[in-house]
Amino acid sequence: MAESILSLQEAGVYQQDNMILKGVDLEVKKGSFVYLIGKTGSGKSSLMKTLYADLPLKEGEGEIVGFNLKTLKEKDIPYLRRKLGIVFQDFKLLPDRNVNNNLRFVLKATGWKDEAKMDAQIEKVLDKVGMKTKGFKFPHELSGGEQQRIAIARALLNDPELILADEPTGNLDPQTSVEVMKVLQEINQAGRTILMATHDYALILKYPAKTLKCDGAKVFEVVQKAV
Ligand SMILES: Nc1ncnc2c1ncn2[C@@H]1O[C@H](COP(=O)(O)OP(=O)(O)OP(=O)(O)O)[C@@H](O)[C@H]1O
Repeated sequence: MAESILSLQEAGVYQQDNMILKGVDLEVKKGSFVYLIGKTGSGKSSLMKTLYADLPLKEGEGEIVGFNLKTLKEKDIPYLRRKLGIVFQDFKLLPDRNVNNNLRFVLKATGWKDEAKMDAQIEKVLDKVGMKTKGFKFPHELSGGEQQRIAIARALLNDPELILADEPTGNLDPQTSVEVMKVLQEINQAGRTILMATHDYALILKYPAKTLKCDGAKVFEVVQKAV
């Protein structure tokens, strides 16, 4: 049986003192692709934030890529984040520098020093998302789908074991969403684990996978109906 890469037991998710989700039990196995669905405001982003330690785990137990979320210290957060690839709905590329320098900025911030190794890694991740020729473009010169591919490339820079994608297709049209989804599927098939929050039921039907739902302050697995 595959090893677990993420597990929560009886976890509480809080925004300040407000309880958003309670009694969360979930497990994500290494190499799997898992969706997180739920209405606006149901707590998907808050759960994701708890997983990358933007919100503290105040209640219950949690382990992610070998880190204990309950006992995690502030100083350990950068090390946890290096083992995660995080992708957001709004890309979050730095507008004042080109793609190569967006990626170089992250490498430097995470301790890379050798210029040749950085160049090679940048080329490798851009190639993975089909954007090898776009390194000299500035974010505003790229379409939304292209910007999201770059954001995915950025998430791959430190060879993360687990990718947390929070509505990565939320700002994209249906066709571009499918293209970005294909990139995520390829990354998953190459062995990385992906947890993706989404509103996009068309994508779930097209690419079925284990699906967790946030509803009524709880998280539970839903069984997809065959169509
Ligand atoms: N920074 C914050 N401070 C206080 N409350 C917050 C904060 N961010 C979100 N919330 C509250 O937490 C609840 C869950 O929000 P969250 O963003 O996790 O939902 P979501 O399922 O990701 O929604 P969406 O699909 O719209 O992104 C909402 O009631 C929201 O008002």
